[in-house]
Amino acid sequence: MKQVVDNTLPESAVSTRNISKNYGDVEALKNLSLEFPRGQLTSLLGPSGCGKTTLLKIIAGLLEPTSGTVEVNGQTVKGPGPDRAFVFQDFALLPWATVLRNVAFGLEMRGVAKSEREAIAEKYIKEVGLAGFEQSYPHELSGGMRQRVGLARALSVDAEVLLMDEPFSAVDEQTRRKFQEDLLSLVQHENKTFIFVTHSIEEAVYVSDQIAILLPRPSRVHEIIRPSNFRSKGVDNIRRDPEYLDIVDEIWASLRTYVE
Ligand SMILES: Nc1ncnc2c1ncn2[C@@H]1O[C@H](COP(=O)(O)OP(=O)(O)OP(=O)(O)O)[C@@H](O)[C@H]1O
Repeated sequence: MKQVVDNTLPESAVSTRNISKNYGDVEALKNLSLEFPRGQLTSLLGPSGCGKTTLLKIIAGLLEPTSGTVEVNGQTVKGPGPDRAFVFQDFALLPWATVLRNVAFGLEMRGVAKSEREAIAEKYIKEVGLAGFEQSYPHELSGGMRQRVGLARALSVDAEVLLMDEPFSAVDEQTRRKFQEDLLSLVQHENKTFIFVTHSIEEAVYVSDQIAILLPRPSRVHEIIRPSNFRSKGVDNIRRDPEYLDIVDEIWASLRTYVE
């Protein structure tokens, strides 16, 4: 495994230590150790079936590892907790509830008073670009807008760690690009730790401070890449930056043999 040691890295918000996960005879993850720097976005990238979703669910506390531990701020994870919010692939929105109620739902579950939770929800509805749709219902929104409702819900509960499982996979290319830009700005302004699963090499390189390349059967960390130069050059310049293009090529070279 190639790993660049960087002494300027922030401390880890999340650490996975020697995580293994078996489903019966299937060894989905084997001795997987990773550090997720605080306030940064780490992507988990790898071929289908390499255990990305499994790892995310273990970090969320929704799934128990067969062995190994997850620590969030030095505390061992024993189940789901308020420090982590999961943004699901298909957002579980309440079809009978307005955008406002949907976004406030996580806070409602935590017993936060109505006026307080609605004020918080309104702030994040604006932040994800849905101002004006507070009283709309999910069926009145496009797929992309529904994704934003799910994101606003996750942001509202103010979890320190946001876990995102292919959040942009179901939207069209233009919407996806807009989301990616918005995500970069969220990472910059929210000071949260994002753990992001994607199939897309370009997407991972575009949005990530750190990319963990996983290889399958059983899944292990092949390489950790930390793009350094193009992040500060502005969203419009990233895709033509030589470092961006080199990293995309390098990752494809690692993954191409695993694509059936
Ligand atoms: N509940 C389960 N029971 C049995 N096997 C499972 C279960 N969930 C996942 N697996 C297997 O574990 C491996 C890892 O699955 P996982 O969904 O974590 O991979 P992934 O990288 O997220 O895949 P994809 O990119 O296709 O979403 C796969 O071989 C999968 O078939």
